[in-house]
Amino acid sequence: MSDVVGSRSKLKNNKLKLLVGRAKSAKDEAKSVSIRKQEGRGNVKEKGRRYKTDDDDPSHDPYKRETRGKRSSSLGAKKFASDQEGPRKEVNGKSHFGSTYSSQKRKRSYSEHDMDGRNYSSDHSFGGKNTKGASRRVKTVHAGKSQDMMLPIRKSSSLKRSKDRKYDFITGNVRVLRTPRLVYDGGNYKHTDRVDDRTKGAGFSDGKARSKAKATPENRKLGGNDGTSEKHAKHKLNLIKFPDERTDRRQYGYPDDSSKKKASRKNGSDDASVATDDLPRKRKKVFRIDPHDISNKRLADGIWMNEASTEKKVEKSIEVSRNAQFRAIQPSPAILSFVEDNLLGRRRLIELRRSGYNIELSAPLDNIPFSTSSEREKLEENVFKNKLTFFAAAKISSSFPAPDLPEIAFAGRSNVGKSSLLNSLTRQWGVVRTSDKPGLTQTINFFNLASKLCLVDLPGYGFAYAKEEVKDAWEELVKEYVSTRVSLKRVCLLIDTKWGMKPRDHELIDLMERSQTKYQIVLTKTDTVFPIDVARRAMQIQESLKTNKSVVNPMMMVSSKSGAGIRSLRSVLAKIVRFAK
Ligand SMILES: Nc1nc2c(ncn2[C@@H]2O[C@H](COP(=O)(O)OP(=O)(O)OP(=O)(O)O)[C@@H](O)[C@H]2O)c(=O)[nH]1
Ligand SMILES: [Mg+2]
Repeated sequence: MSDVVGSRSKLKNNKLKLLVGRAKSAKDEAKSVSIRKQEGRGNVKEKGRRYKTDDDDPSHDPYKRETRGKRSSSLGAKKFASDQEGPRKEVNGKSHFGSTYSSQKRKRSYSEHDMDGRNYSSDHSFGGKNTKGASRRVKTVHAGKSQDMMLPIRKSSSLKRSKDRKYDFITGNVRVLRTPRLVYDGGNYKHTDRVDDRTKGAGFSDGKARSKAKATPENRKLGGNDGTSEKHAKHKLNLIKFPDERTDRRQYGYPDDSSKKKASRKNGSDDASVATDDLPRKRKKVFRIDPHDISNKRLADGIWMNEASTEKKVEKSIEVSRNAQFRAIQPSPAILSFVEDNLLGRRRLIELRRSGYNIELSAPLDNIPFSTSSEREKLEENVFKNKLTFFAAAKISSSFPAPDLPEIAFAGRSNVGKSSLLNSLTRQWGVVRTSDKPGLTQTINFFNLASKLCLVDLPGYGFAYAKEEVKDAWEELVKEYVSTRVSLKRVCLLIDTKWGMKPRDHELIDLMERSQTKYQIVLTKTDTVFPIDVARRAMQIQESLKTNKSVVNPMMMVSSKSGAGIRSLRSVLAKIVRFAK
């Protein structure tokens, strides 16, 4: 570290000599030529200030500089670069431009070869007008030894460029973090074999030339050389080590670097920033794109999208057709009048109040303001005024209680409202546990009603928050109970008015048909749909069960929440008790 700092300070103290000479434009070139013409006549005074230092003696150092160009900060040393700015200096001496900032006491020297290899001032040597490939001579002192080296410089001295180089102050070498260029070759990108003067000639740590330059006719023309690129590379390397032998980039047949770069950018290739030392070269991933495809979509995505969208469309069309079919149902006048009489369907509370119901009570429509029932019916319904008591639960058929009482079972899908209906029938809220989570009732629960009737709450089937094997066990138990229980007088098969019948419902119906178990359809949650839809659902189910023999009519429609249709259901079930005696 101290070596590095020491080196830097020494560089500041005029120990660094840059070989920078550039003709940025034709104007510069012309000026250079005019200067060369006057070489024999002595000094040429240029417009602008002259800066002179104690080192500004051509005899002292043959390299002078011309400071018209932009900054060059290839080494990342801004101070060095700043020296290159300023007005043109007086040209003195035979073949030199000479100027330095006396204030900074720093000396730079510029020199160049002409196309014939002659040495003349101003560094047109590397690239001529294009100075991106130019080099500069740097004199450093390291470990007491003076060492000169050729460093590449650029026209643009941006930091971006300087990032590509790393100057090792200890070894005196320059590492260029730049990879060989990728060239598109009939579908594939390949690394070119070109010699990058900045990488080859800049003194790598291993000191070896890495690749060979191709001697193109253009190169030969430019360089006026025999075109053996290996030789050039070696020569370049030697220039770094032995800086007295200065050279011209074009002289050795290297094509213009910047123009190559521009061309490669146009072709779409890009440089990968890999140190060219010992690291393996990375290959860029190449995506082949159909030039005629302007959709900007990947093929796989398109297929996936298409499949998904078609599936969705089919599902949607089926759903639409189902809904359309449902809307097309024309309920019979009998069903419509039943719905209206029992205030089934979604109703406004204000409407219920106007009808004489107390909406402050739970299930207000079961709170009869004036009874239209006959005395006999009232007595029969009274059975549901008795206390409901739980007396048995069965997970397996062997746990069933003795079939002493007539039984009415409530079956249906999970969450359809079975347990709630038991509560609303007896108006004893909370005796049977309910939940908005499907699958709460997991055993067959037996409830006694005044030792006259047994109400049975069955576990639901279909979707439930339970393991599949557990649900399968419930279903088997229900099927067994429904098909074999001798005391079972009626199964109330509950169907959600909103969703209608599902395949599992049909399965149970088929079973009951086979076992000749009497069942009655009860539409639940009628308060969730419009009255007309209640009637449509009733009509739809009635139609589908037209040919069934064990089904008991009429179909019941209830709402445990509003209490609508509960009284009618009570009347129907009370008759079972009566006839069972
Ligand atoms: N809106 C409305 N909700 C109801 C009605 N009946 C029941 N519910 C609600 O439906 C949900 C399920 O009721 P449950 O009586 O537990 O249904 P279940 O059929 O016994 O369900 P499982 O025991 O899981 O098979 C509860 O949140 C009830 O509040 C009704 O008539 N209308
Ligand atoms: Mg339940």
